Amino acid sequence: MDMLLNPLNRRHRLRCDIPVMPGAFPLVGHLPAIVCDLPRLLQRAERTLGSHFWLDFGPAGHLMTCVDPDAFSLLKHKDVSSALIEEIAPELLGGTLVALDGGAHRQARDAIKAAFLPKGLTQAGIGDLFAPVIQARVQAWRARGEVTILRETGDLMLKLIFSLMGIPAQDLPGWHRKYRQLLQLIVAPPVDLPGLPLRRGRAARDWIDAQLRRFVRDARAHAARTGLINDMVSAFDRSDGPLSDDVLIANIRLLLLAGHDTTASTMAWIVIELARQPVLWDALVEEAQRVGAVPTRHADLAQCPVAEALFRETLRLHPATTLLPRRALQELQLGQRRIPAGTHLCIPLLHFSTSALLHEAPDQFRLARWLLRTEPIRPVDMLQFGTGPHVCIGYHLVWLEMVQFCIALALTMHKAGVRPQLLSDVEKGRRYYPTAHPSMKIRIGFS
Ligand code: HEM
Repeated sequence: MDMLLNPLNRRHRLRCDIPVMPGAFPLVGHLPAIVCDLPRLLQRAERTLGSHFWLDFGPAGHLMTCVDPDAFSLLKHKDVSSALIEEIAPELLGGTLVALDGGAHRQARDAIKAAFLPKGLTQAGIGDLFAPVIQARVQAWRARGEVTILRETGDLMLKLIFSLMGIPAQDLPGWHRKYRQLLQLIVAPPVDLPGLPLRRGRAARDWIDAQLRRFVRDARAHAARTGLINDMVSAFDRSDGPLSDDVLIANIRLLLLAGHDTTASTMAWIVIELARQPVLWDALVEEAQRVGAVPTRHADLAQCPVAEALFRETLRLHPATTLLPRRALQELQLGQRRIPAGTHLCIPLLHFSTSALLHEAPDQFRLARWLLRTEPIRPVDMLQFGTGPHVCIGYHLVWLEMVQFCIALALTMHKAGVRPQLLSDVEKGRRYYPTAHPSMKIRIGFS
C-alpha cells in the first residue's frame, strides 16, 4: 500500500530555502502519513529532498525536520526552546516542565527529579510496591491463555503509575475513565460543544486537577506520610521562591501522562518480540530461573542483563516518542544549513534510533549489542529518552519496571509450561504519533 499522501499535491516548494515535502492534505497536512507510516515518510523525504525538509503537522503548522545526526544535539543547545510544546498541546501540557526553559524549568524539575533517581525510588520502596502488582497481572494472563496485549499493558501501567502516586486502589475505576477522556485532548478538534472530545477532555482535566489538589492538601496536612506526591509537595514547598499549586498540579498530571502510554507501548512491544523470536524467550527464561525472583531494588538489576538488553533493544527499534518539537531562538547552524531564528524544528528520534550511522545492522533485533558492550551507556545509546535539560525523568523507573516485568513474565509462564505466541499481524495498525505503539488489536496467546 502506498503512503497516505495527497496525490493532488505534487508541487515542489521552498520555505526559507528549504524544500517542503509534497503530499500534504488541506487542514491535516502530512499527519495521516506521520501517524501511520512515519519511518517510510522520513526515508522518502530524505531520499528525495535531502537531510532538511518541512513537514506539515496540520493544526500545529510546518516543522523543519532534520535527519542529520547534528539535530540530536539541538536538544542541548542553549538557543533552542521547548515552549513550542505548549503551543502544540496547550490543554494538556500548558504550564508543565516539559514546555519550560531555563531557570523556570530547572526550578520545577529540581523539585521532582530526586524522587525518580535510583536512590529515591529505592527509599520509597517502589520496586516492592510494583512487584506484586506485575506478578498478579501476568498470572491472570496465564489463566486466561490469550490477551489483547496493548490493552493489558495499558491497564497495568495505569495501575502502577497510580500506585506510585499513592492514589487509593478503590478510586482506580473512576480515574481510569477520566484519564481516557483526558487523552482525547491530544486529538480533539478545536470545537468546544457538549459531547465533543474537547469539552469532555477539559471536564476530565478539571476533575483530575481537583482530585490532585485534594491530594496536595492532604499531603500538607499529614506531612509525616510517605509517597511520591508527598515527596513532591515537600520538595516544591522547599524550592527557592515556592512554586504555585497550579504548577505543582500541572506537573503531577504530566507525570501521569508521560509515564503511561510510553511505557505501555514498550511493554507490549517486549511481549511481541518475545513471542515472535523463540531464542529471546529461551534466553530470558534461563536468566529468570537463575535469578529466581522478581528484583525489587536498582542494585539488583545488574543481575538481569538479558532483561535489560531486551528493554533497550526493544525501545531502540520501537521508540515510543518518535519526534520532539523545538523552536530556534537565534539563527543556528544545522549540518550544512543556516536556520533562521524563530524556525519551528522537529527532531526525529525515531530516525536516529534506527540509523545506520549509529548502529550496525540497525533493522536487526540484536541483544548482543547490549550484552557484549564493555563501555558505559552514552546519551546516544538512550536517545529514545531525549537528552540535555529535558532528558526523561522516568528513565530509571522504566528500566526497573521493564526488568521486573520481563522476569515476572518468564517465571510465571515457564512454571506453567507455556510461552508467548503471536496470534496477529504485527505490521497492521501500528501508530507513530503522538506516541508510537503497536496495533490495539494484537493478540498474544500463552500455550
Ligand atoms: C519508555 C518509556 C518512556 C519514554 C520512551 C520516555 C521518553 C521521554 C522523552 C523523549 C522525553 C524528552 C521530552 C523533550 O525533550 O521534550 C521525556 C521527558 C519526560 N518524561 Fe519520559 N519517557 C518514558 C517514561 C516516563 C515515565 C515512566 C515518567 C514518569 C513517571 C516520565 C516522565 C517524564 C517527564 C516528567 C519528562 C519531562 C522532563 C523535562 O521536561 O524536564 N517518562 N520522556
